[in-house]
Amino acid sequence: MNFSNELYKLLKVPESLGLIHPWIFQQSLIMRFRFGRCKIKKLQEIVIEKIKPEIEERLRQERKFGNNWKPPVDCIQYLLSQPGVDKENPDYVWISGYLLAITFASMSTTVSSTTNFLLDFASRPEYWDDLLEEQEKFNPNDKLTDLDQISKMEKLDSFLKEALRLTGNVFSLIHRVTGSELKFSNGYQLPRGSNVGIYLKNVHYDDERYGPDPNKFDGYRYLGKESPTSKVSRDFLHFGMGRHACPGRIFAINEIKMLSSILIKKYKITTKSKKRPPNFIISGVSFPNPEPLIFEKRMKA
Ligand code: HEM
Repeated sequence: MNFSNELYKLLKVPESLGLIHPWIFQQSLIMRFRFGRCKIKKLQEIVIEKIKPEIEERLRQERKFGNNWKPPVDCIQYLLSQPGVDKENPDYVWISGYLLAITFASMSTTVSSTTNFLLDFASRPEYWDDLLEEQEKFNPNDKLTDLDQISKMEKLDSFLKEALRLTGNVFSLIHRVTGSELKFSNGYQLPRGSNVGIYLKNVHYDDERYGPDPNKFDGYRYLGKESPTSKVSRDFLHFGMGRHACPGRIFAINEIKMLSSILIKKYKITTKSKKRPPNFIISGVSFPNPEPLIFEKRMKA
């Protein structure tokens, strides 16, 4: 999380600079990374210090046992098996950078999605009894080892998807998509090599898709519609779409549902203000409001 926090600090460059020229915005970000007071390099050094002995040991084992060595199945091993990796002299900066990027992609997203879910749940008492009843049915002893049980929590899933729809990023999914110059029917042009992002609000708050009142929170919007949170579609881009859609989403959703189910059963959860505090938007990225959540232990009946 320290890494994610540091990365988000870098984003605090005024977007208006991009209106003067995208290059100025890009350079301001790079300058902060290179010369600003940012701890990312320090964190990367810590990661290298931790992984170096582990990698050295693995390479030693590989040299000693050859094909008889059974390597662990994990991200470090995946990176070591990439073509071009120099096993005599591994590039620790590259490996640690990759691991940090995966950590960033998987942890900060899951934490903020869970917080958004909890803030929505805590401020909407009209759903409490019904969702608690569902958790008691499918999670009777808090031992959620069966993924089938989790997939049966359809109300929880629908509520989670609605929370993510209304609190996700405003602008995201930036890809360099234009292999050649692109001309739209309305005359707009994109030069070759442009970075293109999607204004997600146009999708997630679209009244043709979510009308007549797309801003309204409807926790059971997706119930019975065969539209689970894990399903990527043109209507729901929280996990992206297409070739680069998030490969970790099913894991993340199960994780969020597991945790939420246990918390809903154990605690009465409220926000301090009893309202849904709004998220903060910085450079198009949505951050949950830091207002405290209050957990009161439920008395056993
Ligand atoms: C609620 C949690 C998560 C959210 C909201 C989320 C969201 C996203 C989004 C929006 C993308 C970009 C898709 C695109 O560029 O079109 C993405 C990509 C990715 N995510 Fe996640 N993610 C989550 C959890 C995870 C987890 C737990 C992992 C790994 C265990 C993970 C691994 C990745 C990877 C490796 C990519 C890059 C895929 C590619 O470029 O082909 N994510 N994620």
